[in-house]
Amino acid sequence: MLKIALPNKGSLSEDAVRLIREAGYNCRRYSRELIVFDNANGVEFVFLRPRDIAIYVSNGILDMGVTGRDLALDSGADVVELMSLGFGRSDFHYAGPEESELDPDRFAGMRIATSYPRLVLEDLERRGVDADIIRLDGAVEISIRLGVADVIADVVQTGRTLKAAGLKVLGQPLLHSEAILAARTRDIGGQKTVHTFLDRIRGIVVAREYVMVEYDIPENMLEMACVVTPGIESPTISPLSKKGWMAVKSMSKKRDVNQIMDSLTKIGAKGIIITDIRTCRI
Ligand SMILES: Nc1ncnc2c1ncn2[C@@H]1O[C@H](COP(=O)(O)OP(=O)(O)OP(=O)(O)O)[C@@H](O)[C@H]1O
Ligand SMILES: O=P(O)(O)OC[C@H]1O[C@H](OP(=O)(O)OP(=O)(O)O)[C@H](O)[C@@H]1O
Ligand SMILES: [Mg+2]
Repeated sequence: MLKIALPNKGSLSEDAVRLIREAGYNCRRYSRELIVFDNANGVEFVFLRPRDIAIYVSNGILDMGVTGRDLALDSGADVVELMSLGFGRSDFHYAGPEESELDPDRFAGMRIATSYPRLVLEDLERRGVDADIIRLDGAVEISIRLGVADVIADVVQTGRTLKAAGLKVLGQPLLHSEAILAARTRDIGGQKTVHTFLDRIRGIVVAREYVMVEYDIPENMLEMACVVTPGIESPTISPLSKKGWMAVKSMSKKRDVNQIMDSLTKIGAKGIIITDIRTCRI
């Protein structure tokens, strides 16, 4: 059986379970079960602390796991990123009091509180800065006000927690993080269940980035329309019963969809319809 680790709690947990379910696997947990078997698909899901997942995967105890890029790097475990999963996006930043003019290159001798000591140590080594790292489990933002640290290094998403604590980011992000699918090596074997799992997950992750764009266009504008919506391979084109008009169907990046609609409208497209894609194989 394929053994897959999923976060048992925290920011990544709900989205990870949603992804796996959308991919057609049964990982429903009743109460606080740590292991859930999906016998029909030959997969065993093991629910672990997200911070520990890369360690189990690197030891070969589990085949793959969903964790955060930041957590995997901080664990020091030897794993590779098979896929980024598009949720749990955050930046890892140094931060200090709003009024401070501190620069990470001049942190020497300071106390830096963080839940990610290895990430910070590696960054300080790169900068050639010798500082004290204070390892805390969470609520790191409060540590400066409580007098435990001079600066912090923590996950920043909206920046609301920093602002509420009267802090601001210092310097550039150390890391852009998101949820990833981690494995011991890129070549994780020829088992059919592995390939099916990867294809299904990729199908959902890619589908979430795209929309289906459909519209009608005068025949003489078709060439221009195909430049606006080139699709993945090429757009599907079919004639309308109304003479001189064509229908076009094409996958497009979700983030571009409003610009695409503006451009299509400008060249005379009618009946533009955008729909979500649930899953795909491309
Ligand atoms: N507010 C956030 N937005 C997006 N991702 C986040 C956020 N906070 C943490 N993460 C990401 O979640 C992962 C950390 O998960 P973990 O469960 O250890 O901590 P947590 O989400 O802070 O949960 P808890 O604090 O309840 O233990 C990391 O990959 C981190 O980048
Ligand atoms: O930029 P924001 O949108 O405010 O999000 C970032 C905050 O979210 C996480 O904290 P969490 O709520 O998990 O608490 P914790 O510090 O105890 O881990 C993270 O550790 C930051 O503190
Ligand atoms: Mg947290």
